[in-house]
Amino acid sequence: MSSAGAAATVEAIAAKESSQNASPPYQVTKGINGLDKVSLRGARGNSVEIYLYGGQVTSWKNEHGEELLFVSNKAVFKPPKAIRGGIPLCFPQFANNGPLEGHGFARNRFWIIDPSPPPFATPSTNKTYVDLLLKPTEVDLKIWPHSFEFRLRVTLGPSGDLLLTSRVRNTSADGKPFSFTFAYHTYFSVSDISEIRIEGLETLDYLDNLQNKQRFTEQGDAITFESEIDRVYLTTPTKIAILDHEKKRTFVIRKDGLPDAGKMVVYRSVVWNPWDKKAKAMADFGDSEYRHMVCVESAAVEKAITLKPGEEWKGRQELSVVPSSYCSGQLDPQRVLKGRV
Ligand SMILES: O=P(O)(O)OC[C@H]1O[C@H](O)[C@H](O)[C@@H](O)[C@@H]1O
Repeated sequence: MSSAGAAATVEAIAAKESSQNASPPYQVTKGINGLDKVSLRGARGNSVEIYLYGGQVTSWKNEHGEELLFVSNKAVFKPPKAIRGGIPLCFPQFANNGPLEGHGFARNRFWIIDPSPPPFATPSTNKTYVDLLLKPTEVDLKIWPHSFEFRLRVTLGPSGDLLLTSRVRNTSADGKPFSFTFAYHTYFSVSDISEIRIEGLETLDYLDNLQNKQRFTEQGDAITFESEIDRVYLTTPTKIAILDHEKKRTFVIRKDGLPDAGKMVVYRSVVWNPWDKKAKAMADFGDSEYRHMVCVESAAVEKAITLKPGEEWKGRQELSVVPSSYCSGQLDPQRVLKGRV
């Protein structure tokens, strides 16, 4: 081997070692009730917190330290209760559409950090992420008899975007496929529910959970809120915007089954606000907190995803915030929906 070749090899080994020894881009500390919490911090001061309990994002802050997600002041950070707020993961069942507990069990199981997950087909240059893993326990296999690996990568983008990528694999040795439904049950923090509007779902058909899942077509040019809402919008666009003109802020939600997934899934959007009566009926939710939240959930529901042994499904949700001046009439929502502003 030439000396130039030897030097290159040593450099490659050193680079590999240094990358292995480099401290991870996240910190693990104790959160509420001593539960393990992972923190990601961006160069501009943006941050994300994830509880290993539920694999649940519970905080996403912008560079000014403002919280962008809603977590109830009455949230119970104690198993087996799921944490009320942030981004619960509904898996392997959404809502009560099946034999399992509401929204499945992933949101009240302990996930682990996966230091060496299988690589992504398209590696990302962004290194501010953490990989979590959920595998079923013996108890889980009794209530849902399917071996799986659920990998969640939480990434904080350079401009503060929050990207969640899920990879669900059927690891069964029994040769049997399984089917599941899924949602990123995202709770957004808003100034006042009566002041916001959602763009991107107009003219679409939805199933109304408050009216026995009857199918309706959305009228009007945006969704506004003046009472309880619990709807599953069908065949929704990949981008949706929540305009909060009080806060002069627009959330942009992008969602898709990754193109290399081999399994494209039509994502639905679930829109939920419990309003006053249901809020009062929930022990882990303040009576008037419904005014300051809205759930817009990227969901694979109504049509389950089926995986044969060895198959994997990927799906992601990307959240970003753009400043808006909707109240002064300057924001063109179509601009938000068509591209980055
Ligand atoms: O109270 P949870 O089990 O967390 O569910 C909260 C809500 O989740 C979804 O948005 C469903 O569409 C609602 O029907 C449900 O009330």
